[in-house]
Amino acid sequence: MEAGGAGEVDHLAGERATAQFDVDHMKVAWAGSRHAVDVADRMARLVASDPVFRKDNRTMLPRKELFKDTLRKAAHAWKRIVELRLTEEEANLLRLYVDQPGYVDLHWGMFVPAIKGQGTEEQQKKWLPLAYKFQIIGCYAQTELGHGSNVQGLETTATFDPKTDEFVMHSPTLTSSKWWPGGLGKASTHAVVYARLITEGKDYGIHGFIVQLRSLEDHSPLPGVTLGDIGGKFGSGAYNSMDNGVLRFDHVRIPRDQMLMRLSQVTKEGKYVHSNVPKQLLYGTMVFVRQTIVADASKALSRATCIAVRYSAMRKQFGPQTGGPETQVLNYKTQQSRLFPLLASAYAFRFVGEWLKWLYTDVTHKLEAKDFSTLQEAHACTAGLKAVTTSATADGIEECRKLCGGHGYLNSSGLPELFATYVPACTYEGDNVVLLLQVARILMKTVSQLASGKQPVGTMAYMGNVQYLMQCKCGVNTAEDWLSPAAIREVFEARALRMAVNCAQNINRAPSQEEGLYELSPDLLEVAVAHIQLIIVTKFIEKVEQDIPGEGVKEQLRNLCNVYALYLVHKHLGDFLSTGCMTARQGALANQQLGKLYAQLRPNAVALVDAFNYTDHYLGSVLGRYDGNVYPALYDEAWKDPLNDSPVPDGYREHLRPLLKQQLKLSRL
Ligand SMILES: CC(C)(COP(=O)(O)OP(=O)(O)OC[C@H]1O[C@@H](n2cnc3c(N)ncnc32)[C@H](O)[C@@H]1OP(=O)(O)O)[C@@H](O)C(=O)NCCC(=O)NCCSC(=O)CCCCCCCCCCCCCCC(=O)O
Ligand SMILES: Cc1cc2nc3c(=O)[nH]c(=O)nc-3n(C[C@H](O)[C@H](O)[C@H](O)COP(=O)(O)OP(=O)(O)OC[C@H]3O[C@@H](n4cnc5c(N)ncnc54)[C@H](O)[C@@H]3O)c2cc1C
Repeated sequence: MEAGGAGEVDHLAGERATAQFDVDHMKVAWAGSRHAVDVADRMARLVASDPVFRKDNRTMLPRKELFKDTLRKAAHAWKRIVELRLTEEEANLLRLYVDQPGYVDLHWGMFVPAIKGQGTEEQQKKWLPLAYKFQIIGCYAQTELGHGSNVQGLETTATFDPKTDEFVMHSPTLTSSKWWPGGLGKASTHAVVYARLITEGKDYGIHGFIVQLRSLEDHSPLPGVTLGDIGGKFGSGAYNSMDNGVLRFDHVRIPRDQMLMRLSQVTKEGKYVHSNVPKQLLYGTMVFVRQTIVADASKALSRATCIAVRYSAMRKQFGPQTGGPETQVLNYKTQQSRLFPLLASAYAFRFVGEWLKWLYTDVTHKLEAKDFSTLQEAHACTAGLKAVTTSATADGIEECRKLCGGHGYLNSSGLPELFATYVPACTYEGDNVVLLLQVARILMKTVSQLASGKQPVGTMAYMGNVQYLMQCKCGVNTAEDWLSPAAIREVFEARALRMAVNCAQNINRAPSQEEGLYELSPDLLEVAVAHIQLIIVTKFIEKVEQDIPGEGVKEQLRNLCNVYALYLVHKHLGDFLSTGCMTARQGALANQQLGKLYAQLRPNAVALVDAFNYTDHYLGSVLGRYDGNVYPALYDEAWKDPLNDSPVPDGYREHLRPLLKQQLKLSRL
């Protein structure tokens, strides 16, 4: 836990003393409210103090033991949730701090939302209470061996049989085997299965069905159902706690009322009826989950930066030529220029995640009132932000590992496992490239409609300012001018719009729209990234413009916001220059200002990661310890490795001894 207990020494106390802001209030700004800080704190401590939730040995467990440990933790967490009568908010946080991927993530994260979003009221009344009490365990079975990104290409069939009023679920080919769903392999009793609906001889495309997979008596697969785990995954510990699974159906029958019928129905006679709603609502669960993944990006990146900042503050290498104490590696400008943009990104993703949650809630209310006008905006924002934040977070965690030097490569640093667990977020819930291409297509459509005078709305409203943004010139003359939110916003808007318009013009020159989209897809990706970065920067600026209590808190957030924006200017300078949004000199001034901002951030760095309020248990890193007492912890940790159980290793007699004896004989010749 945190420092301050009897006998504990805070090795980072000096760092904490230089903070120029009220850390307690920053915790509130980060968490969203005082209430959110208090609940999170209580749940984190509850988990950290419970021996069942220990995870320091996780990377050393063989897969079967790791999976059993996951089952044990999930069951224990549920027991605590029931015993303590935790609220939904508390229960979610408790699960977060248990920090071990498992079937419960998919049960609560996808199975329940799929039924809520696509089930009729009657279906919700039947299935949700069972799911809420864990009388059934569910997963989300969409992806197949042959198709994941292309949802319309799925092959599993659900053929309606009016004679028995049932659907027949079938996997006609090997490639139609469901492949990847988390929780499917060993834990789930039920799944929401996506399959092609066939009735009256006609294929109506992909629909969702609730299917029981395992017996509720003895957990064995039901007749006609083949089930298993798909095998070990990247990294030790990490994602191997999850039973990602394979599923095949051999003509398995389910009652008609297990088709999720909110959006479309099949009557007893086999007639297909589609409600008067956009068919994309079928993708609603994915939109919901993408939104939660953006919020999770800030959690993962803040963990990694917390570890790297604290360790960099205690780690010393080299010293001044004149002698004297060695330098904290955090004082090296190179360390700051690699680490501080990641710290700023963690805050940026936190606030854009908060905004995205608001947008999702707003869109949901509109959909309930049969207003579908914001569906495209919700799709573009969730898909694009999911792609940009997860890619940056995965890269950022790996950078933090390198920032911790050799010790970052040890499992006990927590960073290898964090990376291995996090990196599939770039793939699941939509491959990031596929999602960015979705955003780019919407941007191209918006550009093509500008000529007709159609005003873009929401996050694309800036595109309506086309006359100005296509020719404006950045007014920055000094490094300080880059501190103006208006100047930053304008160059990001101009860059995004000009890239989109250039790309649209190039597509129009192609023999066909389809060919143009295909040939220019690498450029389209960059167009989408520029647009999404604009959203993140804008939402950060808007956050800083709000009333934020606490001494110095607003100033620090403004600093972080400027770091995030100017770092992007520096990183993507090619875009800004080639679109003529700014000059090379202005680019150099941005970089100069960035250096100054890093210097201002330096004395606050440790306090800024303290504001995440993570326990040592949740961080799971000897390098990121709150007290900074890293070396004894690293030393102790090494001795816990099973390889150190005996001074002479297993295998010595068979493989080392004969070798050494042979060398001895040879040397005596
Ligand atoms: C969008 C697609 C790529 C393509 O869709 P289509 O084939 O329909 O074609 P179009 O591109 O032409 O689109 C038509 C039309 O629809 C619009 N559209 C598309 N999508 C949406 C949408 N979502 N909402 C609204 N509108 C949409 C599009 O703009 C077009 O409009 P116009 O006609 O006007 O132009 C689609 O195929 C697709 O989405 N593919 C991606 C597939 C995917 O995402 N699969 C996810 C599978 S589930 C999964 O991966 C689970 C991951 C688990 C995440 C859990 C997180 C919580 C817990 C975290 C920790 C534990 C993690 C555990 C994970 C585990 O192990 O499982
Ligand atoms: C850890 C993990 C957990 C998962 N959990 C679940 C789950 O619970 N339920 C579930 O249903 N699924 C799950 N999945 C599956 C996941 O949703 C898919 O893997 C994901 O949607 C990507 O699809 P794919 O594997 O078919 O990749 P592919 O589409 O085969 O991607 C391969 C490559 O092709 C590229 N590519 C594909 N299409 C295009 C295109 N149109 N244009 C340009 N490039 C393209 C991609 O960018 C990528 O580089 C999980 C996956 C993982 C890794």
